[in-house]
Amino acid sequence: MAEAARIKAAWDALATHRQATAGETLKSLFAADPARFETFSFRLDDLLLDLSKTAIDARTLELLTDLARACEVEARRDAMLSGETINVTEGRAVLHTALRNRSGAPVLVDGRDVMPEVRAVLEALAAFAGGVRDGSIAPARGGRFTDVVNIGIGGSDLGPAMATLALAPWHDGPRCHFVSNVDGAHFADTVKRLDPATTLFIVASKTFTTVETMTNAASARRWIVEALGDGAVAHHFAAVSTALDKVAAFGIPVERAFGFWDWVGGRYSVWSAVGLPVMIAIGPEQFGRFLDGAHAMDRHFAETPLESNLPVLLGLAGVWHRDVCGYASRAILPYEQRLLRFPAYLQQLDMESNGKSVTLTGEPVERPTGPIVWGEPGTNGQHAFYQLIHQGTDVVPCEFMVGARGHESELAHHHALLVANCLAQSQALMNGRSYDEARNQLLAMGRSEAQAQSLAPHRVFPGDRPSLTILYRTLDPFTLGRLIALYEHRVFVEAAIWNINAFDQWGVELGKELASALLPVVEGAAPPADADGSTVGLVRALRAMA
Ligand SMILES: O=P(O)(O)OC[C@H]1O[C@](O)(CO)[C@@H](O)[C@@H]1O
Repeated sequence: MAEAARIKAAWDALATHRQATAGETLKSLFAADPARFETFSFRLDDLLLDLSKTAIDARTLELLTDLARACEVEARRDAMLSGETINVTEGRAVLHTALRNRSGAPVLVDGRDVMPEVRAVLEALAAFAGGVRDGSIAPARGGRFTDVVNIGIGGSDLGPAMATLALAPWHDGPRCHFVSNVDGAHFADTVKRLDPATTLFIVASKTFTTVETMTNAASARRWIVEALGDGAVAHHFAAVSTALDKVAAFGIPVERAFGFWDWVGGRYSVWSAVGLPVMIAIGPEQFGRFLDGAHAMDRHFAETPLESNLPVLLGLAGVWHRDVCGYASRAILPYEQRLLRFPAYLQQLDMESNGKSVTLTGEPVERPTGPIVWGEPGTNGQHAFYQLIHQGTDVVPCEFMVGARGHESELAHHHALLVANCLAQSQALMNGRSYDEARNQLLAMGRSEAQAQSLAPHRVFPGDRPSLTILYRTLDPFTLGRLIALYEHRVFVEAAIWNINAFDQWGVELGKELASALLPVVEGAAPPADADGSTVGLVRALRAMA
């Protein structure tokens, strides 16, 4: 069968199967197969992905893997891992996996092994991070750095900010802070608690042109110069970028500038020099464990058959929910307070990668692509937006994650409550509560029949709402590495099935261009003659209020 016809046949078969199984519910699937958990939960060592509370059955999985094969997911994966130019709109290879390649094997880009450079940067980072941590790299006026402020945005912020928080129990280096927003409040509120004499800034920007980062970096330089004089800049700044010439022009010495490469996408860059704040926080050795975890997931992704390949299965569940069931969003719900920024991190990873409307060859896509990704840690989310998840009119597939062990052994009861809440939520989503159950409960509470009948509809939970659960032993650097890589490859699998480029981000450009055109207008210049009435009206109103 020709490729397009085979892909269409795979989609059609999925749609037909969905229709044929419309009468089934999660409860009926479990009733028919009490061993469903064993069949539909998949493991990589102590990492477990449970798909049993989705409507996916054995036939669905067969059809989804047929679709993946028709879309050549394996060949596309191999092309990425072997350094082919798969980011076609930017003419680049995609090799974040090389940054955590711990195998010693070469990785070729245009016939050249990139691993020696990767290792050299990693060593330079370790020497610098080690020096900041042990005080041998010192502030201009002596002493030790007590605080590190990372200035970056998007991929140059979210990865290290998320990971530093996630790995708080391993944090034994200087305090780390993150300034991303161009809103001066972010910079001002951060530095007002800091002493310039003991503060190190890391300016992280792949391009070293991003206006937010350059504006914050200029303010940071002023803050240092005003307190410590011009000569302090060389001591109080480091940089991470692919544009080392621009770093030098900013005044940061070459030995404090850490490079990476155009084959590392911003949102895939936490493994590169962009991870420097994480390394300063937890030390080079633990950072190595973080890379080890991601490498373990890379190997699993590269070597495991589709049927038991965790990122593939997570991707297929995503495609099932998005395209076959028609659900427009997915909620990321870590029952792990230290994964507070994980949903935000995944928003960029997923939505900047797969929020696309044209295929790799520029034709309009035929079916929905990346869903809206959102979330918050449990249990906080339960007291905020879970109402809609349980009783709203939209179905939101939920992705729960929780560790078997908390770090605070003296607070074991808290952890037990956390786990119980996580499990209760997916159970409630699946089982729901019928009208009769609600009514009987009200009667048992002593309400009259009339009251029970009028209140029961408000207490009905439709149930049969899908969720998946990811379990791990404990959130350590190795597991965080595995978790992030799991989601990176999931995004890749979905993009391969949708035949879109997950590695460009043209959708962020137009707003940037218009903002630079509007800056002079905001600052007092006349609006251009062709400016729209709303924007002109808003500028006028802002000026009147200022
Ligand atoms: O690291 P840079 O070049 O400053 O870019 C920051 C971010 O801006 C974007 O290009 C667009 O928002 C992201 O992809 C990127 O992570």
